[in-house]
Amino acid sequence: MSDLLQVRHLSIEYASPRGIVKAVDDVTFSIGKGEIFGLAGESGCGKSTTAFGISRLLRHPAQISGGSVVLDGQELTTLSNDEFDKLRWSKISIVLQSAMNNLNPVLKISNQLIDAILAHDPSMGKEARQRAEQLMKLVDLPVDRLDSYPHELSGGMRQRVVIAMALALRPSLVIMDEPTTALDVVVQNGIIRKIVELQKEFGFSILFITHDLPLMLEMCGRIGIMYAGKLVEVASREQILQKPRHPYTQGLLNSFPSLSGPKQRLSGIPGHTPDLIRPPAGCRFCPRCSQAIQECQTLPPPLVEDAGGQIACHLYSEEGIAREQASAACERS
Ligand SMILES: Nc1ncnc2c1ncn2[C@@H]1O[C@H](COP(=O)(O)OP(=O)(O)OP(=O)(O)O)[C@@H](O)[C@H]1O
Repeated sequence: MSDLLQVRHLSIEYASPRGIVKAVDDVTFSIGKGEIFGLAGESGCGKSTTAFGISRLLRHPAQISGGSVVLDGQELTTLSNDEFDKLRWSKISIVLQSAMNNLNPVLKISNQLIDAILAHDPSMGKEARQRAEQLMKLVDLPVDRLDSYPHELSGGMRQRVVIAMALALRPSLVIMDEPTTALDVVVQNGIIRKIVELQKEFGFSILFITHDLPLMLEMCGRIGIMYAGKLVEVASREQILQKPRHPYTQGLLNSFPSLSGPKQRLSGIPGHTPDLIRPPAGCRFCPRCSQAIQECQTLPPPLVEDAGGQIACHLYSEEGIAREQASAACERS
């Protein structure tokens, strides 16, 4: 699968009265064409900031302090706002948690969909209304709801409108940041099924962000796990389910009940996420890690690529593996 999106060494900071918040620190990952890639991690680990950085939605006091974002061969971080606006909706679109953040409350749905279509293709004229009707059908909404205002629709219907808008210009990448979190479970299931169906039909890539790890494991082919602004592991769904490597990934999985298999006590992760203004000198997860070794306290582990994906943990460095083997041999003798 060839890459659609390449995020390389992306760093994003917020200036705050207490100091610089290193919200996203040297994050590297890629998303293939037609792939659903998930970004998971505890609240505050930098998932939304990463998504906003990619889609040029960061607002003051946030700024990209380093790295690059390449979409379909084009560097995004150096584009002017006007140049980026030409790509918005047509190449990259975003669905946020609350539909009200995507929709204008004083405009009818028809105007919002038609405006989005005409902004990129003014030549469509009256055909834009037909296109808006097709989009409503695509997300299983009655066409007459085009003439409603956002507040006249249920939360689930509004989120379907936002998905229709996001797909209006057939973008190659759709970022979904907690697209169903505000909805009840039944409505959430319907919308997730629709997203997967549309993705299969049109083949766009998705960067899917959620707190809900079980949902992510159902939807995404590959998953990146973030901790305190760092990407600590990237692996396939199967690998994460069967052999999670990073101690944080293991802890995260143990924090959710499994729907299948025997009942297990949830262990969770003791302690708190670190202050991102003064993060720990070594591995940011070290103070909470039951498997930490000496280097973890002083050396930040680099994110390295290997057969299992990407991992940032001293336990998986060549020295770490050799040391583990040596101490196991010592214990045996
Ligand atoms: N305007 C701001 N000023 C200072 N720090 C901020 C600001 N917005 C976010 N942050 C910090 O940046 C870090 C990353 O936040 P972000 O919202 O990206 O995390 P997240 O993983 O998406 O969290 P959640 O799952 O709760 O949405 C957090 O520590 C947060 O406190």
